[in-house]
Amino acid sequence: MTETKRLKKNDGTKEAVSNGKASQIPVVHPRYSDLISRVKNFSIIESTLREGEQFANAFFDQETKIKIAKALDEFGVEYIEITSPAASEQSRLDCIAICNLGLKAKILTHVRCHMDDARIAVETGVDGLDVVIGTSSFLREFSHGKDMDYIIKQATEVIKFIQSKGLEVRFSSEDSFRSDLVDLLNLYKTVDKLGVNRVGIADTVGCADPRQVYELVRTLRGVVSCDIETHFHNDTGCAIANAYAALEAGATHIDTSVLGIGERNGITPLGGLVARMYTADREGVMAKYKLDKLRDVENLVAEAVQIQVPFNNYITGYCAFTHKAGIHAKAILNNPSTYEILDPHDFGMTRYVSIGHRLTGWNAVKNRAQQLDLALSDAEIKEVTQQIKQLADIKPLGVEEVDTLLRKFHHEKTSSEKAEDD
Ligand SMILES: CC(=O)SCCNC(=O)CCNC(=O)[C@H](O)C(C)(C)COP(=O)(O)OP(=O)(O)OC[C@H]1O[C@@H](n2cnc3c(N)ncnc32)[C@H](O)[C@@H]1OP(=O)(O)O
Ligand SMILES: O=C(O)CCC(=O)C(=O)O
Ligand SMILES: [Zn+2]
Repeated sequence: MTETKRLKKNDGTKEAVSNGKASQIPVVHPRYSDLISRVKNFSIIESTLREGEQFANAFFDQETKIKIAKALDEFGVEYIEITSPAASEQSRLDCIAICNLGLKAKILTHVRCHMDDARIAVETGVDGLDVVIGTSSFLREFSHGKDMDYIIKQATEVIKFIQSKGLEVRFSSEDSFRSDLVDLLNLYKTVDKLGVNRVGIADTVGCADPRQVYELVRTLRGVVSCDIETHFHNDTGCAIANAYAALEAGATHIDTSVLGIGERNGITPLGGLVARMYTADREGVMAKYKLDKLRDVENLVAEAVQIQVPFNNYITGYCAFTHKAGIHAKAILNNPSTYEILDPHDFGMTRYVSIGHRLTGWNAVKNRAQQLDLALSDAEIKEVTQQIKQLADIKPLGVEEVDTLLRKFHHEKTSSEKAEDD
C-alpha cells in the first residue's frame, strides 16, 4: 500500500500539499442557499451517554461515562445529553459526576414529561433538561395513555418548573412523524409561547424521508420562534440525510451518537453527520470541531460497547480512504479530489492506494516503484504489472510481496543491463 506522491495542478480547486499528500477540495455549496438554512450554523447535541446507553450492548460505568464525556468535549460538541437521573440511583450519581467535570460542552439530561423526573433532574447540576412525551396515537394509546389536552397541561407545568430553576428547557414530541400535524403544531406553539429554548422533532421509529423532514421542519420554522432540535433514527437508512434536510429547512440542533449507537440500530452517527457537514462547509466544520479526535472517541465507544468500528464507517472505516481499481488509483495519484470528497488528512487519517491484486494498473505500480526508489522504465513497469496480475489472479498479494517482486524484477533488470555493458 502506498501513500500518494505525485501531484498535478488542477484549475478550479484549492490545493494543499504536505509531505506528498495532496488535497484539492472542490468548493461544494449547499443546494439551498435560502436564508432559513442552518447548514452553516448548527449545534450538535451528542447523545451517546443517553440514546447510546439504550444500545443493546451498552453498559457504561461512571469511569467510562466520564472518559466519553471528556472525549466528546475535546472533540468540540456543543451539548452532551445524558441519561435521566430518574432511571436509577447510579444514573443520578453519574449525572452529577459529569456535571462536576466543568466541561465546555453544556450538559443536558433527558426526562419524561413528568414532575417526578423533572424534580430529580434539576438537582443534578445540569445546564438544561430535554423533556419528551409521545404524541402519536400509538404512543398516546400504548405508552403513556394521555390525550393531547393532558399533554399540554403536563408540559406547561413541567416547563414552568424547569424555567423557575433557571435551566435551559427543550420540549420534544416523541414519534413526531406519525403524529397529527395540527396537534403537533398546537403543542409546539403553546410551549414556544412559554419560552422554551428549543422544541424537538423526533423520528423515533426511523420512518421519515428527507422530503418529509424538510416539509415538517420548514412548517414548524414558520410557527415557533425558538430553536428546533431534531432526532433521527436510522431504521431505514435516512438518519444522516434527514439531519441534513432538517438543517436545510431551518433546524438548529442535531442529535447524534458516536457510531450511531442507540435503540435498535441507532440514530444519526456523529462521524457521518460531520462528514456530511464538512462537504457543505469545510472551513466552518474544521473551525468548530477537532476532527482528528473523531477516531479516538469512536475507538473509545467501540471498545466500551464491545463492537468493531464498521469497515465502511464514515471517515474512520478501515477502507474509507483506500483506493483499489487501477483507473481510480491512477487518477487519485494525479489528484486526490478525483475520487475523494473528504480529505483524509483533515481527519488525521491516511490515504492508501492498494496494489497487489488483479485490478491493479501500471500507474499504481509505478508509484510504488518510485516510493521504493527503483528506477524502471514505463515498459518495464508494465511488464512487472503483468507479473503481479498473474500472481494476483491466484490470490491477492500483500504489499510486502509486491515490494519483493518489484525489487527482484529491478535487480534482474539492472543485473542484465550490467552484464550487457560488461
Ligand atoms: C424514545 C426514547 O428513547 S425516550 C427515552 C427512553 N429513556 C428511558 O426510558 C430511560 C430509562 N427508563 C427507565 O429507567 C424507566 O423506564 C423509568 C424510570 C423512566 C420509568 O420506570 P417505571 O416507572 O418502572 O415505568 P416503565 O418503564 O415500566 O413504564 C414507563 C412509564 O412512563 C410513562 N411514560 C412513558 N413516556 C412518558 C413520557 N414521555 N412522559 C411521561 N410519562 C411517560 C408510561 O406511561 C409508564 O407509566 P406507568 O408506570 O404509569 O405505566
Ligand atoms: O427527546 C427526543 O427528542 C427524542 C427521544 C428519542 O430518543 C426518540 O424519540 O427516539
Ligand atoms: Zn431516539
